[in-house]
Amino acid sequence: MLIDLSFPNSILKVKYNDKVNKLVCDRDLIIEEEAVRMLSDMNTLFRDLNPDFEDEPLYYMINGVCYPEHKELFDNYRLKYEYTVLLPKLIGGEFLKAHGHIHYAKTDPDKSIMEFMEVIHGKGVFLLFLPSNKGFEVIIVNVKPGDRFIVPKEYYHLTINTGSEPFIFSDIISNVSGGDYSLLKERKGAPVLMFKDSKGGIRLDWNHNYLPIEKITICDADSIPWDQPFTIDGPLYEDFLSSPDKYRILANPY
Ligand SMILES: O=P(O)(O)OC[C@H]1O[C@H](O)[C@H](O)[C@@H](O)[C@@H]1O
Repeated sequence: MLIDLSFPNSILKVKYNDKVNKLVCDRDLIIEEEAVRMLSDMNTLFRDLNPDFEDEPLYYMINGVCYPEHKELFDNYRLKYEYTVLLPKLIGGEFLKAHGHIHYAKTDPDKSIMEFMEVIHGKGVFLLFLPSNKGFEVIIVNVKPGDRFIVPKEYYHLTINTGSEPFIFSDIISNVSGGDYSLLKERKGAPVLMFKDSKGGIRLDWNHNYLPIEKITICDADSIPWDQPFTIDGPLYEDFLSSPDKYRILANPY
């Protein structure tokens, strides 16, 4: 199937071929990095996975995407545009998810980075969490295509595909952003695990490696409970092209 990754007013016209898991574009397109996360990269994060599982791809990361004529602008702002494609699968009954991480700045590890997210296709959630004074606080954002928001530096974050099609999102992030995966590795995932229940719905299980979980908030992108340095209405790639200065805040570790 060819999935259109463009919005009606997009300049960037790109499709995703989910048979070969590759971007398709009818003109020259820069792609700086393509990576795939395999089940064997994160099998310990799926609680009920059969120990003698067969390895398989979980999601694809396509980073540094732009038309050649926009490369200089992205480089001048020290930013990059990326796609992430999570396949529609259950792993040990759990909805397929990204590993999850928290950012740090490679140029200044004591500081961190925010990331601008844009949901493009499919059904899924962003799961964010952070330590609180009595344990951990969890925020589950139910998202739909066209939702756009910033993930602040304080939050560990990951995405989960709860649908039957690839869950695809884009982001703009600093070129010097690094990901710290250690807490999720040590504690075998996020504080909340998301399973498909017997009626085809979603069941949330606590990850006992995090207890106590002080608070859990479930919301949609229009009611996220953290401050946004700025918001946008149109496609992310094009908004950056038309007003790049407001994106400086994403390039500067804070
Ligand atoms: O880095 P992971 O935890 O495996 O997550 C996979 C992807 O989702 C993150 O939120 C970022 O948007 C992507 O740059 C990243 O590659």
